[in-house]
Amino acid sequence: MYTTISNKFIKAPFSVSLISAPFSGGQGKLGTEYGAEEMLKFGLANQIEQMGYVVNQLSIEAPENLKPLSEPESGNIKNIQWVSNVCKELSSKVEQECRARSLAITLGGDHSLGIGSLDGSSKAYGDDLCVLWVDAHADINTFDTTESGNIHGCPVAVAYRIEKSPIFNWVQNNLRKDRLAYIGLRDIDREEMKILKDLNIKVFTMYHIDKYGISKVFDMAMEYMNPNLDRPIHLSFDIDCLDPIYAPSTGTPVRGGMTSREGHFLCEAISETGCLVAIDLVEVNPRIGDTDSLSITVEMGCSLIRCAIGESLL
Ligand SMILES: NC(=[NH2+])NCCC[C@H](N)C(=O)O
Ligand SMILES: [Mn+2]
Ligand SMILES: [Mn+2]
Repeated sequence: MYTTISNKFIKAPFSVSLISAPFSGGQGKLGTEYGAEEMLKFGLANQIEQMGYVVNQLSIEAPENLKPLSEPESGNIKNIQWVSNVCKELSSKVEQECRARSLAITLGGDHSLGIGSLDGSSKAYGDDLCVLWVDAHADINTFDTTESGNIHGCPVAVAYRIEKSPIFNWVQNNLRKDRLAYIGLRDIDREEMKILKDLNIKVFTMYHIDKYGISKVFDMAMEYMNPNLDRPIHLSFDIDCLDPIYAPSTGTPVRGGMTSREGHFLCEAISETGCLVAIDLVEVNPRIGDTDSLSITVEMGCSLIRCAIGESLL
């Protein structure tokens, strides 16, 4: 049992809300919908309780029940109405937990869920909210620029209203692009590159991690968006930010990623700020790879979450 976990925004008794979001409609591979279930089966809730937190376990309404009878015409964009419905549902759950000043952890599911979780946390915390998007990918395609048509490649554009599709009109928040930073990028589409540059968004790629080290990169990100460490932070963690050696069971792996220690360090450093209010742990796909790959990836996800809420800090 850990004594006090200090956090500027979460009120004692320190509570964590584990929100299962078993959804894979934001991309084409089945299996991501089992990510949350596998992390829970591995004992995540109990592990967090052992750390001294009060754990609330909840789930979004089953995505199957949120599936529209038919999808509107939307070019190559897949499941646009379904993704919208599921994200709207997630947004309200995350907002509710954040308003109760519990730390909201979304267990995905694919990264399209980021539309809902960011909308929810930002509705609760307002424009102070800072977002760290830790990923191999920028996920900032608009519905015009996406080549795959998978919305898990578009959540940042939708959440920040760069993509203004009327289907997502319920996304009304005060997210600020100058309080967003990426860490770990190494697979950016050409059109995404243009968006990142045009909007002057803060990006730390693998190059920066190699050049400065992860510790300095984290400090630079904080200096940029949260210099006095007095603003709430939402960590959106795509497991594919790690090198596939450390997280093989994921749908869009990219070689040359962060090491296990770099990922853990990042989570520890965030925990140390005392500002973390929400986490997304997404893109774990238990159906990819053999049972070894599965357990490596699931254990990794759980371990990162525990570190982000203070496991390895004294
Ligand atoms: N959340 C993810 N794993 N996203 C991968 C996105 C890949 C590619 N950029 C796309 O738009 O389709
Ligand atoms: Mn990714
Ligand atoms: Mn992603």
